[in-house]
Amino acid sequence: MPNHRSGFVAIIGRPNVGKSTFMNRILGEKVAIMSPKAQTTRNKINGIYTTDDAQIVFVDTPGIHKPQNELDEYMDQAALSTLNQVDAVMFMVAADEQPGRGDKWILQELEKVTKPVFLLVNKIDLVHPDDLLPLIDQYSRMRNFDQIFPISATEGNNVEELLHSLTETLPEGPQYYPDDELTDHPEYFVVGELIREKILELSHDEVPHAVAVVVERMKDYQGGKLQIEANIFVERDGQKAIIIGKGGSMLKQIGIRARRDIENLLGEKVNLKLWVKVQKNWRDNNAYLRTLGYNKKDLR
Ligand SMILES: Nc1nc2c(ncn2[C@@H]2O[C@H](COP(=O)(O)OP(=O)(O)OP(=O)(O)O)[C@@H](O)[C@H]2O)c(=O)[nH]1
Repeated sequence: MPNHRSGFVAIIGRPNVGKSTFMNRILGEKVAIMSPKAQTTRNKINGIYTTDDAQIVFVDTPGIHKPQNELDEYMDQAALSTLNQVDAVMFMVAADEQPGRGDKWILQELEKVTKPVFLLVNKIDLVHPDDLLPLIDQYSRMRNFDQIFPISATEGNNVEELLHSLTETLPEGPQYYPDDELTDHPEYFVVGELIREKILELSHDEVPHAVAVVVERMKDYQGGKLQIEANIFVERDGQKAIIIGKGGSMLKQIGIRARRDIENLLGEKVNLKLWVKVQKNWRDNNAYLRTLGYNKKDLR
């Protein structure tokens, strides 16, 4: 069996090129629009595409627009740093439009990106093939794209092939989010963040910010309490020992504090179960997750 792959992918492009339509197509009924109330980072998860052997987490990159003022410029810095921390960038353009100033500006920003950048030429159903090649040619001269896919988000042309290639470019990694429950529970992400926050608070920086929390289950009730199960991923046995603490004391404290916040967030009683797992080198495999911790303050 091939190894499981996973990663974070940014979709960028001018307004109206079809980014939302594309997301809806690949997520099908599993549209997982994430709009957590207490979002702790500015990186929004747009949707999560999960198969048996891969998981692609699509993220929004805020501030990809021309800076109008100092604050915008700051946001653009943040967006740009996000672009370098995802595993791949999808730059979407529309087949029925010529490259404009907006595209050029985005491409200029993309020059600093070292991760694979795909060109997605969307809406090919609107143009004659004879017109498509010259357009692709124009874009290819503007950047050496890792891959180019002419697609139609509404008709579905070439979308499967794109997902296949995209999966192959992603690093090996675990499934970060549960298969299908995400749609009904946008809180998964926030709950994970709350747990992570308590770990960092209580471990006094003995555990790197790269600790990842994955909420596995959050739907069953026992004795009127919502049962939440989450995995805490660390890289080394030593970190695991710190988080668990003497006789489990640290993990217990993390659980108590996190539960309090989660109950406030969800407005109901919760039973929280936590496991600590060692996953060697996952940080190297996924720079984006790392920034959920590292750059949180910078991005706020
Ligand atoms: N013919 C055709 N129309 C498309 C295709 N993809 C998107 N559209 C249409 O293009 C318009 C814009 O699509 P959106 O998905 O809203 O574009 P967007 O990039 O998400 O736009 P913003 O949210 O403004 O950034 C809609 O009317 C879509 O129906 C396509 O492949 N073919």
